[in-house]
Amino acid sequence: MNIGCRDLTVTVGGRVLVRVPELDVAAGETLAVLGPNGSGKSTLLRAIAHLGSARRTGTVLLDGRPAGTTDLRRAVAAVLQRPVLQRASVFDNAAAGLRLRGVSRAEARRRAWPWLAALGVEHLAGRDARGLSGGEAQRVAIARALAVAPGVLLLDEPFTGLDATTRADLLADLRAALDGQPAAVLLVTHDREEARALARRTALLVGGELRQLGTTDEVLDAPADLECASLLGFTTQLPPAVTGREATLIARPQHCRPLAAGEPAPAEAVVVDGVLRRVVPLGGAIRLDVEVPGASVTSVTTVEVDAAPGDVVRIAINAGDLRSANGERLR
Ligand SMILES: Nc1ncnc2c1ncn2[C@@H]1O[C@H](COP(=O)(O)OP(=O)(O)OP(=O)(O)O)[C@@H](O)[C@H]1O
Repeated sequence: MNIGCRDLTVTVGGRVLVRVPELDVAAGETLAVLGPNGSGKSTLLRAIAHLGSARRTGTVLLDGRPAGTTDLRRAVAAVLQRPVLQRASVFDNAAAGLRLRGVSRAEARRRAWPWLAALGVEHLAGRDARGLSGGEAQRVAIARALAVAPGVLLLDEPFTGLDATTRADLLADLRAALDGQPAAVLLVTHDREEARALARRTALLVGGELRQLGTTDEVLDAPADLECASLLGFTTQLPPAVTGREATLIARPQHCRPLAAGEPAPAEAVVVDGVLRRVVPLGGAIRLDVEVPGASVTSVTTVEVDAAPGDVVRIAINAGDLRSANGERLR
């Protein structure tokens, strides 16, 4: 099933929280809605599902036709940041979405079982769901959502609060579970790596507005303007006055490498001189904040740095790791 919206706005107390002229997710596609905290991601997701009490205008489309709340209840399954599970066994929780849709208990359990297995929690089937860890509970919530074979699956920051290993495992299992699914999937996340791992296309939401929409690689690697660039992790921004180039150049911190004393500038690299202001050990890497008048320069490096705050350092960025800004447009 395809889902989309046209001229969708959400307003609370006269303040527009989200304004999206057009957004479509095809059957079998995962679209990430990426944005910083408070950019309106959850509000957009809820508005698309007709959830919540905020004032909405505009149209939600299912398979190209305007959909009402009842159509959306039937078509949509959602997994929210903190899973809400019933006081019942894991098995019955996984079957709960099907039960709500009128499926008998035995049939609901039969259909839910493969999803408990796919999410790696079948061994917990007999347990009381309220005693589960956060990661286990999230797996059960995802199994519950997938068991109904939804036309549309909404995932709102499903990895929130999970430790790094649990998150990586769940990410891989979710990826496998979604492969070949006919559902249109909308994934809300503030994490670029989650978007890269799960979504072929990404929409960047800033201040309730869609600022970029394209393949995930395009959006993450070619920001539309300097504000998007900052939000997407291009923390080094070098205006023409600093480099002598025509456009502002941007780079990610891991591509900004401090040169050792006397080390020649690599061919085709842009090199800037600045005063080292701060050195922050990150455990395995070091972050360097470098003051270059009129520019911002941050380096995250694994090479040994023998400079101290106050020293002049030279930062090299390979040409292939730079993006350029023509006015506000980057390419
Ligand atoms: N019911 C509401 N009443 C008033 N303001 C609201 C309401 N719901 C959301 N907001 C505001 O709308 C903005 C967007 O909130 P939303 O939760 O959609 O952002 P988000 O991008 O999902 O953020 P996060 O990543 O922190 O979860 C925030 O400024 C929030 O305070």
